[in-house]
Amino acid sequence: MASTNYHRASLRSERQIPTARGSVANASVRTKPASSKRSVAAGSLRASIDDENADSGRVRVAVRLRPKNAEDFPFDADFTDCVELQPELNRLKLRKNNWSSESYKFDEVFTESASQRRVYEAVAKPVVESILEGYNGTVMAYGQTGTGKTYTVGRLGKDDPSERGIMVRALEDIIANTNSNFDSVAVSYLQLYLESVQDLLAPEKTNIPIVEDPKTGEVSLPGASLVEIRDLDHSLELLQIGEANRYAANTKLNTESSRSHAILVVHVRRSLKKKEENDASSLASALNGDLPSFSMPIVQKSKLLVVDLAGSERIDKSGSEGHMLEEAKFINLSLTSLGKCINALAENGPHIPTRDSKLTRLLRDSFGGTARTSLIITIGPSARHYSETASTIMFGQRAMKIVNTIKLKEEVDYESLCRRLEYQIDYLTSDMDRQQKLRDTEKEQMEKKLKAYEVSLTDAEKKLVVKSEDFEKEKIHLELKIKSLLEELNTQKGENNHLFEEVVRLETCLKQSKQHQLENSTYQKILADTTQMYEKKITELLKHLEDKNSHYSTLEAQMTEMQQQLNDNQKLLQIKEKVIDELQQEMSKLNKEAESKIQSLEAQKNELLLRKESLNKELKALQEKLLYEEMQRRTLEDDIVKSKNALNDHSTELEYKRSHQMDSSIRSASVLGGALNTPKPNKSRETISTQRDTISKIFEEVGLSNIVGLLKSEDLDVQIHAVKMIANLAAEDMNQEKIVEEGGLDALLTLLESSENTSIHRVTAGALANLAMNGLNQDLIMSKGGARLLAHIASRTDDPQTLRMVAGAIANLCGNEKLRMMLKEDGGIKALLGMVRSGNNDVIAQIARGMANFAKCESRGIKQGYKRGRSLLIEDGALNWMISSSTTFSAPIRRHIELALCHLAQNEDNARDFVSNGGVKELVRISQESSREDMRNLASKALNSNPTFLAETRGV
Ligand SMILES: Nc1ncnc2c1ncn2[C@@H]1O[C@H](COP(=O)(O)OP(=O)(O)OP(=O)(O)O)[C@@H](O)[C@H]1O
Repeated sequence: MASTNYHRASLRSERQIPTARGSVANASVRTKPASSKRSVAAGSLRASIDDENADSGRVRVAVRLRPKNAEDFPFDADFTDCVELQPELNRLKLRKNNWSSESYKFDEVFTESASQRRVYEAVAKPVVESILEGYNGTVMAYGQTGTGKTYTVGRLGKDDPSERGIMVRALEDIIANTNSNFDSVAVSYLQLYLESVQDLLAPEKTNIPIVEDPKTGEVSLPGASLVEIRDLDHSLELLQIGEANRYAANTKLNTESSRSHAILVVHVRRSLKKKEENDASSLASALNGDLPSFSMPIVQKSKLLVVDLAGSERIDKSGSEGHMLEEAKFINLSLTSLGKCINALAENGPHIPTRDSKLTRLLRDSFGGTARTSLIITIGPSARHYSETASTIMFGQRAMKIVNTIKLKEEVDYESLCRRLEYQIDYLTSDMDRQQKLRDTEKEQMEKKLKAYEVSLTDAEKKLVVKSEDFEKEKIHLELKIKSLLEELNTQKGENNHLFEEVVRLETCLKQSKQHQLENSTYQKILADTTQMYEKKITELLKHLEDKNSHYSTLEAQMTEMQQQLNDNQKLLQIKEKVIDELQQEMSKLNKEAESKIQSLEAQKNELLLRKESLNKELKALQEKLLYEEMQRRTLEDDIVKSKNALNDHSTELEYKRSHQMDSSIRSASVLGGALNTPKPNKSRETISTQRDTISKIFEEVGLSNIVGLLKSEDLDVQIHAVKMIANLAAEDMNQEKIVEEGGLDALLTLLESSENTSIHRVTAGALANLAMNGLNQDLIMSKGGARLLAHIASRTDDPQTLRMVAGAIANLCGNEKLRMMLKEDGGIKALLGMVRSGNNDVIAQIARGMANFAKCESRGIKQGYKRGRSLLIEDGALNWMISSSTTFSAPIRRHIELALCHLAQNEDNARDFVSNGGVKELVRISQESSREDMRNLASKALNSNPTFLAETRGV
């Protein structure tokens, strides 16, 4: 019922939002859906027929007229044909008699001479194009026996390829337009006869169950063989095997092919790369230019159904109107209910009975669903079959009114995404290492260069010092030389002055001599000689003076030259100092550059580390998601197995009933065979063992530590699912120790303490309740503060499911004698009593169970002599509630309360409380009215042995 409602809901929304895609049978694929930017690969298929309708999701219907055959001629000689085709108008005239006819319009009308190729291209090719673009599609042939359905759909054309029917041509197109490196094409080939699905590729498989995904409504046949196709020859081979098996099976069942439906299912899976837009955009932007650009691995899964229906005359025209319904159902329930569904859909009826037959369940996506559907109806020309032909035409007319909502089926390929992220991380890590190496080499080179600069600077400085010292020495030397030259010059000058003075003195003497000459002739000769002598001496002196002067000029020239040299040296020194300055400046610049480069490299390194960290986080989240999906898949598989069992039960039951109803002729033709004697399976036992198998399989394959790890996931759905898994596992004794060892108990308690989510509280309390069934775990739960946490949750929520789990967990802890005091101190008893406020019977049943457990432990303690004093339950105020409620609730709750009261009554120290709360009357009632003998005995024992009670009863 639920899935039918789901179907209805989708039907409504489909009608409100018809798609904008190109039409099916009668249109090219010029119009693409707004969401899909892809087109079919090069050499893609193109239908050549005009696009006259915009209602692209409508079921397209074509009609094909079979040529007259030998059978028709002898009978029809005196009659005109009952149909007249007007292909140019896409119309068909149905002639009832010579004076009355009706005209009907179809999406395509094929005359007797229409070729198989043209029929394929107009009817099936647009559907095949859609399949290649990721949409589901159906091509179906409907018509009276012998009108050419199998000829149109299933003909293999082994000897003449032009004779090939839709199945072969569709496979041919799909294979030619997919790439075997990325895509896969697989087929199942089935036959449906009397509500039994048989595998035509493995005929021993019969009664194959049809499974519907409760979430997506997707229909599948997990029991059928699914064979991956390698090439066209392989697909022809498979179709041939299917055809042979169909023939053999029908012969064995003593039936005709026209009474069974043949269904070819082609599954196409295409891998696409889609640029990331939302979630992964951060990742894409995080990758630097060196990385290949990031794209999302997407898989498109589509499914083509090619259906060769049974002969339609079997359902009679009444199939859709209700006459002779029982008979029609009996012969072929499937066609009857297909007719009803088509009617309801065409008339926008309030209920679409898709669940009435296996055929309609298989085709639920094809009519009123999300698939692109093309129907070809086949008719014969003979007037003898007027009523069958009219019925077929009306079927086609009604189907034309159905509008589907075509939907693209894409999903993210998480496994390959994960692989790619791991690759990205490897790439980034190696890139980081490479950059680090590059940085190290650069740094090394810089340091070497710096060292070389320092060495050359030190050399230059040393050389400068040596040069400066040489220069200083030379300077001192030159200065000394100049000084000595100056001194020599001065001496020379003094000498020259002295010679001058001598010359002047001699000239004076000469003048005096000349005067004396005049006075004294004697002295004339001497004078002449003396004069000569003096003249000679003077000449010599003058010459000497000249020599001295020239030496002096030489010295001066030498001095000028040395001065010049000194100036040159000073200039050289200045140039060298400038060079040293420049070198020092360059060196500090290089130092700065090296520092900034090292800083930027450090920043890059940090950035890369951050990126790696964020990628690792994302990878972890994805791995968690993968794990979560794996677990969901397993749960789904479990659901499928359960559904299968339920279906098997159901079909066995049905077959059983049917076998008793069938008359003898039908019984002989029945396909049920041995199933008639099949005993009813024990459903609950099988289901439980399957469930256990599934859980232990998940346990082994996923690993407990991984499941425990998921309790810390940031994704709430994952957390809830993980807690549920652990709760399921904890229900098995053998798993409990492992769960505690892997830290499951600690993680559950932490989750209960930290989470604010009600669902988490509920499922975690459930898991703890399961763990608390074991004595060792009870100690651990108490010592880790579990009772306090459970009491806290009990005080915060009014959700009956959560309270039931919490009460159940505490009730289990109540059964441990050693923990009674601790349980009271941690508020466990008060929490139990507090939950009474919920008024929910399930919660109260757990509370009563807990109190009975507690009271039983106390009474055992008294019997063994280590317990004294008033009951802790009574101290916390439970007695009053028990006495006032013992007759209020249903029998199981009452029994727990009565048990608790009987055990409390065994303790003398509780007697006063019983008396003051009116409990003695209640004990008397239990001793007389309780349904259980042990309880009656316990109550009587307390009443007869306790003096306080004896006194009270005497008073009563
Ligand atoms: N368009 C056609 N051209 C030539 N021959 C045809 C055509 N359609 C059908 N036939 C012939 O008519 C006969 C009956 O056709 P076919 O078996 O395909 O009918 P059917 O509707 O599938 O019958 P059934 O419901 O019994 O399976 C076959 O011999 C087939 O070759």
